[in-house]
Amino acid sequence: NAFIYIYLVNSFSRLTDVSVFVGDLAGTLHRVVELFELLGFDRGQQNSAFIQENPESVAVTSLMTTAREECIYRLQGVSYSLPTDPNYRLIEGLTITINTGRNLLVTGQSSSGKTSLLRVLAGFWDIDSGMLERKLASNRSVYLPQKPYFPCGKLTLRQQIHYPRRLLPNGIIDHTENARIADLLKSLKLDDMIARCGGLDTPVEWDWQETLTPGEQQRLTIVRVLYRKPAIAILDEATSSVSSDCEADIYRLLRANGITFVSAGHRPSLLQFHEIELHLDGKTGYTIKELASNT
Ligand SMILES: Nc1ncnc2c1ncn2[C@@H]1O[C@H](COP(=O)(O)OP(=O)(O)OP(=O)(O)O)[C@@H](O)[C@H]1O
Repeated sequence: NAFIYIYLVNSFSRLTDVSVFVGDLAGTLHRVVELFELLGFDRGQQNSAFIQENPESVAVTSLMTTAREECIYRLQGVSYSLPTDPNYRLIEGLTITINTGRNLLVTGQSSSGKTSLLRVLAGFWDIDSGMLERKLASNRSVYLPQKPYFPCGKLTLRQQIHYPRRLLPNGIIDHTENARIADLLKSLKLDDMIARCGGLDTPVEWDWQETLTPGEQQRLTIVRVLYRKPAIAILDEATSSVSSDCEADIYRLLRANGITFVSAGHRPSLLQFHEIELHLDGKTGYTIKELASNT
């Protein structure tokens, strides 16, 4: 009997060890999937509709553009369908220009296609017809999905903030960034995170996704964006779980850091933080409205 118990204890220990490896593997797998999505997008460019990535070009012809604004996205007569069902048309003939500092809010009923549009802008989904021009390199945009993702596998707070960029466990750490990270966490009332995580560089034992509240997760993903400072942030209901005060802080910080944003959401309070509203009617149609932004 003693032998069986020892054998069982040994087997359970091995199972625990394996679970850590599986956690690591999940994080890596997620990155591989993102790579495939990107490659799939590049393949799609060669057929179907005309998608142009032109990071160098800053030529702007939109009437709404001022001297300081640069065009980030230009869509002309864009139509697209569900990737899984070409007969399920989501948008028909969408024409819109997104310039720096002219932040766009995508609204519409549930299932009207808000998330789908953000996926098209991010380059995850192809278009069927029309022209979609991206005038910035893909590494200058950040996409925050509806449900924040935190890779598991004993990662440190610094690694989570750097995600999806990879910081190797034994890689060189830039400690000159510590103060900046601490400031960003403080600006979103997450300063206690450093103590909770045992510092910026201590591998964390607990599961981020299960331990942090939805609001904490959303604020931490915004810290990622502010840390990375992309030209544009694509935010899919990225503030749905935070208070209205915190939501205002988030949009103020994005603006202060010169990050243009395209958001999708339901809350009427979002209108005040954006310059343009694109309303999807859920039947492939849309309306565009200039908003009186007071931020
Ligand atoms: N990956 C997918 N595969 C198949 N169908 C999808 C996929 N993603 C979205 N859809 C379908 O496309 C339609 C539009 O979905 P989408 O998520 O874009 O709407 P939404 O306006 O963002 O909705 P919500 O406000 O509820 O998040 C829905 O009918 C949805 O079921």
